[in-house]
Amino acid sequence: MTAVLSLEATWRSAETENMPVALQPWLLEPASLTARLKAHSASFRLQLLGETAAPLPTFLHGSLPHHQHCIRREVLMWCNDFPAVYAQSWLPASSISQLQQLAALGEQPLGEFLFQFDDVTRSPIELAQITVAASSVVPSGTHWARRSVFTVATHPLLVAEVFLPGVFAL
Ligand SMILES: C=C(O[C@@H]1C=C(C(=O)O)C=C[C@H]1O)C(=O)O
Repeated sequence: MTAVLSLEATWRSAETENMPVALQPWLLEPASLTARLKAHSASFRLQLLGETAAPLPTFLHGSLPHHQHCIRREVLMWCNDFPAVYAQSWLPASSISQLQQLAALGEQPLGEFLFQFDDVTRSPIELAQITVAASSVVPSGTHWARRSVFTVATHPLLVAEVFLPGVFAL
């Protein structure tokens, strides 16, 4: 099964990007994005699109070196019944074997799991623009996205998030 979206794009350090002002607090949020989305909406729903064993794509080898065997988790976060964020996470098999709850998140947000650890660290945020075709389950158009690698103790995982038009209404 292929991913709902390919996030192969030109990723750049967040400092050098000229992002839309309205999106800055979303793209640069250092704490839980799930918590921020919930705080800004009357209703929040996480839709699990898929959790599939998949080899790490070549363009991500630099972000998660030596972690080719992964689970790809894809979710759509709905705020006030509009899709606000699509997230695609790459969970290395070795991280799952150490953090077993990662394999059983289902519709529980990954952010709620990650931010409960005192020893979670995060790499600098990178940004890109992603074009989504009309046939996708995600609203079509060109959307801003961010990605970073979280590390819990010594176990890394990569989270990428695409900000959809619904986020501008929050
Ligand atoms: C990393 C976070 O987790 C969010 C929840 C996700 C999920 O459940 O798969 C994925 C990415 C994030 O948008 C966060 O809340 O900051």
